[in-house]
Amino acid sequence: MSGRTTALTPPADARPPVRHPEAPAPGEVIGAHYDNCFGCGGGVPHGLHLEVRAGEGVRVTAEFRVREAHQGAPGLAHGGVLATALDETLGSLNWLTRVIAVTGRLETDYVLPVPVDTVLHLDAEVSAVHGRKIYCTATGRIGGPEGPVAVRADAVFIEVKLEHFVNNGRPAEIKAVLSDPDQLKVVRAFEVNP
Ligand SMILES: CCCCCCCCCCCC(=O)SCCNC(=O)CCNC(=O)[C@H](O)C(C)(C)COP(=O)(O)OP(=O)(O)OC[C@H]1O[C@@H](n2cnc3c(N)ncnc32)[C@H](O)[C@@H]1OP(=O)(O)O
Repeated sequence: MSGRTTALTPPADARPPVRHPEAPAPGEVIGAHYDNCFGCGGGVPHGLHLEVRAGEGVRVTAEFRVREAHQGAPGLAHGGVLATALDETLGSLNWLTRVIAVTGRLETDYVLPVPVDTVLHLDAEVSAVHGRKIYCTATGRIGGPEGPVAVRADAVFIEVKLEHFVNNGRPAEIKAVLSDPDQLKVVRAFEVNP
């Protein structure tokens, strides 16, 4: 038995992911999608401040330095924070497909404890797409991109329209985003490249 649930296994007729022709070039830093995002935003003092780079194909890499604010056990990263790092890295794959998708299911394996000050080297890729479902995986390694795996995740993201955020987000933040030219650039990247 593989240990993976059916919901995380692409069906037989799933197709390979397609990299959008205007995806950021391999090596290019993918900026924060929202300044107040706990995963990538620069405006959240105790956030993860994840820096994500586009990779080849439909793949991204990211680095996350575990800080004191991220502890669970003394001197060790909180498991929920590590899941957030995996989730955010997986969410950044949106920028390579130019499809907006949100986490539907995220299954995380914790393999090694991760001490404060560790730089976690994350790597995520889309494995398959079936309708609105995007199947993807991520790993976080300690010490370097080839270091030992500390955490890994399998996930299904579900494609949504921009209305998902407009209709469900708190009105004050939605209004602020829609009146911010930098944020609108992010939104338009998806609107003009459906
Ligand atoms: C401007 C840029 C900003 C871009 C901003 C990007 C931010 C990224 C941030 C990091 C990522 C996050 O944390 S995102 C935040 C955390 N996630 C969320 O808040 C999502 C909350 N959940 C929802 O809103 C909803 O449940 C959805 C949208 C996921 C699905 O609802 P729906 O749209 O009604 O879809 P539904 O018809 O039920 O299902 C469609 C298909 O998906 C499958 N499906 C649905 N849910 C699941 C699931 N949990 N696990 C597996 N599969 C699922 C169904 O079986 C179906 O397959 P079939 O029958 O077609 O085969």
